[in-house]
Amino acid sequence: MILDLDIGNTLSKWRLKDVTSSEIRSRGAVWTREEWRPGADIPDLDVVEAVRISSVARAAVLEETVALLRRRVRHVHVARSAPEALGVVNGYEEPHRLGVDRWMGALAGYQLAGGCCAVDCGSAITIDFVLPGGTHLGGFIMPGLRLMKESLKLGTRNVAIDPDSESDALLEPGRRTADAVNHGIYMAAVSAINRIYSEVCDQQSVALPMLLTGGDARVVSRGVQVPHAVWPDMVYGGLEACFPLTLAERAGKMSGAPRVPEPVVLEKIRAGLAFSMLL
Ligand SMILES: Nc1ncnc2c1ncn2[C@@H]1O[C@H](COP(=O)(O)OP(=O)(O)OP(=O)(O)O)[C@@H](O)[C@H]1O
Ligand SMILES: CC(C)(CO)[C@@H](O)C(=O)NCCC(=O)O
Ligand SMILES: [K+]
Repeated sequence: MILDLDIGNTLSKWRLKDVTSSEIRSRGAVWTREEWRPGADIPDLDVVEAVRISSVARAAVLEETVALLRRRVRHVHVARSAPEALGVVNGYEEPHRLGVDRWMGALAGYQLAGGCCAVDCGSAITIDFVLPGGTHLGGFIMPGLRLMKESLKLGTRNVAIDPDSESDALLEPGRRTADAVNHGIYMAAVSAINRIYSEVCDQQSVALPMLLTGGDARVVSRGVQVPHAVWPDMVYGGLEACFPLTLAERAGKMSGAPRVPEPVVLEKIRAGLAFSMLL
């Protein structure tokens, strides 16, 4: 088995992938704790022959995790942001400072779709752009839905956005605190994503396919007007592309990759942008 680990600020996500069949056998998540340790809530390491890790937690968390895994597993691959990989040139002035989860998402998106807009809705919401040809432009970082809500300190922390609510309902003014907050932060997130996408496509004169991942991807997806696909395993896709271990991976296949969404034509994106600026 291959153990893939995506250590985020809030949650450490894992999945077990069968080396022979390339099938995903199990998955789970544990809190990213100060002292994260494989324990009862993560898979049995005896069946694991290789680990691939993307981590944006504190360096000490990664070091401890790697030290511990190396004692039990023969191959431990740790992803790092690099100036260039798999045809993508990192847009950061200091490439190693780009969050490796963003780098994995950008690489996966590029491998799947060529140029892309990769959006990760986690503790933070990040929006990264890669042009056809592989130039990564850099991106945008904003607080995620949960952080925005917590920062208001209005006691609505545990009143979640109903993931089944119609996005139209979320556009209505809230008539109690929880709704006002939920509708407010939801609008902040989706309108920023819509606008940023249009601005950058306009600047670069290219309509890019958008890919969405992260814990809040499904609910955010409902409000994003730009044609897009949700790809829960996008960060893992970057790990597969960087460290291909199975036959399917060596052939360039990434598990759970969606169909590439067809972007609307640039003229429409520009018309939408011009209209929103008139308002
Ligand atoms: N069980 C859960 N625990 C915490 N957050 C959850 C849970 N289920 C869904 N979420 C949502 O997922 C978001 C966290 O997403 P994700 O797991 O992608 O975060 P993360 O990877 O730790 O964040 P980041 O990559 O920005 O560090 C939160 O904003 C929250 O709204
Ligand atoms: C922005 C987050 C927290 C998103 O998970 C992560 O990618 C990170 O810590 N990045 C480092 C800063 C940067 O990407 O510019
Ligand atoms: K993430």
